[in-house]
Amino acid sequence: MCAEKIGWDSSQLRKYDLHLDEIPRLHYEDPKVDEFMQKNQPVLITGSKLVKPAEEKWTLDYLEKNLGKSNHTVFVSRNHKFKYFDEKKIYNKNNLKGVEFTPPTKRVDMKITDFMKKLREWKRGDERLYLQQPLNSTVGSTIVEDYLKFDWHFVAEKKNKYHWGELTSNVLFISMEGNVTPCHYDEQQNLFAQILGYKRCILFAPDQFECLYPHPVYHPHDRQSMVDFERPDYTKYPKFKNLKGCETVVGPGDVLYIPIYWWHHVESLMRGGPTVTVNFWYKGGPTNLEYPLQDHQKVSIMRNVEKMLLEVLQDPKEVGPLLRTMVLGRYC
Ligand SMILES: CC[C@@H](CC(=O)C(=O)O)C(=O)O
Ligand SMILES: [Zn+2]
Repeated sequence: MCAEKIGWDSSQLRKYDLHLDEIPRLHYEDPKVDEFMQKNQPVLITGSKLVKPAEEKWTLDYLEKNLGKSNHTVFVSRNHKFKYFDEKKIYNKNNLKGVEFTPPTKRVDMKITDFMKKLREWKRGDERLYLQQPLNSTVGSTIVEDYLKFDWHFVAEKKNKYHWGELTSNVLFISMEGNVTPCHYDEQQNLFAQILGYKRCILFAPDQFECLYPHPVYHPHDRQSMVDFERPDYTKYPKFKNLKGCETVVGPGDVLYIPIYWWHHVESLMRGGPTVTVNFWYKGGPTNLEYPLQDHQKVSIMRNVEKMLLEVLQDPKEVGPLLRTMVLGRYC
């Protein structure tokens, strides 16, 4: 990646033992953008006006002044990682035995003024913060005005062309430099619009499932990889060494298409200052079953098998033995 003209350098990237190709960077008017999106493949789209009003105005001061007086969702971590967890699965009364879980981060409600103060006063060793707030009625009218001036024609054209479902949310992310969102997948199509600062996005196709060892579906870390990219345990996760992926660094005005079920690891560049992103999450839309099935459809099938087995077996410890009995010597 040639970086000199875009204000960052490779010393700001965390080091991993990964084989990564470059995600194609194409101007939004280039017809090849659609060739990638049609095939559910990632592409970095440059030059669009999707979030132009935000790109022009959303400095940290502007956001502090205009994000509104309500509380916003902020995650707090003792280190630079913000591994997502599903609170509902921790307290799931569906008598799932033995789910021992200590959340790696805390979710707190915080006023934007308190958040920004902590950001300004942060020093090495302090807890890190990551604001992750859906753009909804809690934000101030000025931000709403900017939001309404996003290029909704651009996203509507993509939604309709690829038969996506409804827009479920736009989440505003305000990250400290160096924060990492570890590798996970979402069950939504995602247009990831960068507004301030630079983020490295490392993506892996759904067929890399067996190299990324996701937590079981019942686990609060469902959809998240169990592998620590910084210290991979190759004994526990031997196929991690075969992992193949692609990456890009998104900067202000860039829009990264993260296809549904594609794994992604996201990091705000070290020493790059705070970053601001807005994503556009869309439901996947109708699935026409053509054979052979696509890899992301197989992931969805595996998820449903896990859910069904947990429903009937109740005890997560019984799922593995039953699957082994069913498969070993018979299907492999
Ligand atoms: C959840 C935070 C992450 C973005 C992401 O995972 C997504 O938009 O799906 C990031 O930017 O750190
Ligand atoms: Zn995600």
